Amino acid sequence: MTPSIRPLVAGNWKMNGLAASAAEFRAILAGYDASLAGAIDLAVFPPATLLAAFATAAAETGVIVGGQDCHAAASGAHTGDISAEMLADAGAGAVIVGHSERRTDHDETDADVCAKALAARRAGLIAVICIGETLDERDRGVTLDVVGRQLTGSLPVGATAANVVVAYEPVWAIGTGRTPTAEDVATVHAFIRDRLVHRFGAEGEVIRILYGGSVKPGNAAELMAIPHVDGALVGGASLKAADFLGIAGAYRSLTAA
Ligand SMILES: O=C[C@H](O)COP(=O)(O)O
Repeated sequence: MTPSIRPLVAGNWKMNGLAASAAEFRAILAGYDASLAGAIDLAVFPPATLLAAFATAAAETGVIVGGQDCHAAASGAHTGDISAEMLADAGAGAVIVGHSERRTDHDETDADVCAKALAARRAGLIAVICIGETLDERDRGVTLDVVGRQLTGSLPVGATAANVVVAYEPVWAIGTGRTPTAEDVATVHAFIRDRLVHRFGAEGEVIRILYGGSVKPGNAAELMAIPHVDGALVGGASLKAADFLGIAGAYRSLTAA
């Protein structure tokens, strides 16, 4: 973690969740209120079908509800897409852009991701911008090249800690139960911090850098202890309130230490 940065633990529900999942979300809200509010920030990114209901439930709790993607345009003939303005109108405070599943499934480029991050800013949303290398890229020893290229291409000019969060997610660690070593995470996060400071100056010192990829209650404390790991982007473990709150609790404990 970075001592001066308030951690953010974010749950990406991906294409999971029905109306009945509201009970699980309410348990997350109750857990945050009981022991986490004031120490860390918490965000949940449900599927678009649940966004408005979750945002209503989260009103006044401090928990951020966000979208999982947005179109770069504010409106128009783009069947099936959702604009950042629509997300904000539904109560979102943030949006994930450039998740590796979007980059792979929808051929999104760094330029696409950058345009979406700008759209998020236009709509007053925090953009959680995802970057990370594939297993092949890792094995070829080009992780930092890939991450550096994605950072340059995906982050918009004028990024600040208020409008951008970077999420480093090694693609091979997502949903696999595998995580990089603490040394590997430290190397990549330090590299990202250097690049952020080089490009954005003092603001780059305080832009949050999350780690994502098989974060669980059992490994959260070790990950959080790594310099420049300012929180987590959690997939599978965010679907269960107990697991998600367990991860957030590990971050809260370190903050209190
Ligand atoms: O957005 C979240 C990540 O893709 C991590 O997913 P995971 O925690 O299921 O590995």
